[in-house]
Amino acid sequence: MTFLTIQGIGKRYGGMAALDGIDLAVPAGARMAIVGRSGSGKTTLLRIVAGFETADSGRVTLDGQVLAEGASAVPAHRRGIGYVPQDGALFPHLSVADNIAFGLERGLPGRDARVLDMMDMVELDRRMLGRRPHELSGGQQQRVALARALARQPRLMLLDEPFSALDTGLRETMRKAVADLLRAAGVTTILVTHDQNEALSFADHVAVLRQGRLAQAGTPQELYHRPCDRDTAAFLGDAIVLPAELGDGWAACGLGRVAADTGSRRGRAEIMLRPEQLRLAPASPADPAASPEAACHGRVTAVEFGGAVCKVAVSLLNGHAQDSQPALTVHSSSLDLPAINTHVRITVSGKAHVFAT
Ligand SMILES: Nc1ncnc2c1ncn2[C@@H]1O[C@H](COP(=O)(O)OP(=O)(O)OP(=O)(O)O)[C@@H](O)[C@H]1O
Repeated sequence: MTFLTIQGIGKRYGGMAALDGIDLAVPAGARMAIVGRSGSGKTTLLRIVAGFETADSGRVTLDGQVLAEGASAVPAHRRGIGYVPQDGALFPHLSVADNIAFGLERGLPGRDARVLDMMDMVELDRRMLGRRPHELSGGQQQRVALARALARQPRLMLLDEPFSALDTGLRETMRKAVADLLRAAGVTTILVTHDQNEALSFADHVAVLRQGRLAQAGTPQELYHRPCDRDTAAFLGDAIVLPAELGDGWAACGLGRVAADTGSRRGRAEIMLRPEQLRLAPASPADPAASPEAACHGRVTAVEFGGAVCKVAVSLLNGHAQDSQPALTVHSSSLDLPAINTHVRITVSGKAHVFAT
């Protein structure tokens, strides 16, 4: 069931369209990530839903209640929406405890206990209760802001890059803790991020904004494996995009003939593979040419050590290579990284995705 509906939202600043005809449906209990490059309109959309910004056109409906349409709008504080902005926006003159309790009625039974629960949830040391925001690190301030929004038990939670000031380990722990907590509480959530890994791991729905327009929306799997175009593919991770000639269930490309989701399309098209679909094995230049079925030979031109996942650039050697084809990037474990100039055989697993246009 759709909980939040965004219909035809448009917003201009001067002559520039920050948002242009955005339609989005967020199911009840979903965790949606809105991703896009800097300036694509993510924060503006979140602020319109929260009620801090007025759209020029369109409608926002939450749980059947129209929150904004034309000039009429439910004020932000009456929307039952939690909002954690990029900078946390804590009240500087209030202690951590008072920041978290802000918005909870004075005299509410269990108010102090709720503050402590929230501190534990965001893994803040209870000894920080009396501190002011300027006595906290950026990451600690963000956690207080998160605790403050959660304490009010919102029906919709809007998170604008809430994990950006945290270091990698804490970021993952917090992301998982917040996702678990929101799931358990059944709170529908929208997370704005420009970190594709965060979007793909946190969310069950992802929407990609580009220059104020919705480029694509779907599950993380759909967007990662079946992006609508090259830009979306590249935004959600490394992508190998090759020109190809399509047949029935296959594509002839620089890597030979690979299985592909061709549907009824035939002829020339662009296909995409994710680097983890390619495998490298040592080979000798004297080996017979690879079969045209998804295998070919190449030479390693660069190796980038990256810890768990390393990147290996390979230039194709067999007759399939296109002149304009840059080196392919393949993911490899750090345990069997090939050396530069090594001759390798490349095999493809899974199907290539065919771009619609
Ligand atoms: N109050 C404002 N006045 C004028 N222009 C604005 C205002 N707020 C946002 N914009 C412009 O609208 C566009 C979208 O901004 P927005 O902050 O929504 O992008 P974003 O995707 O959240 O970017 P980032 O990832 O950098 O935070 C940008 O070009 C921005 O400069």
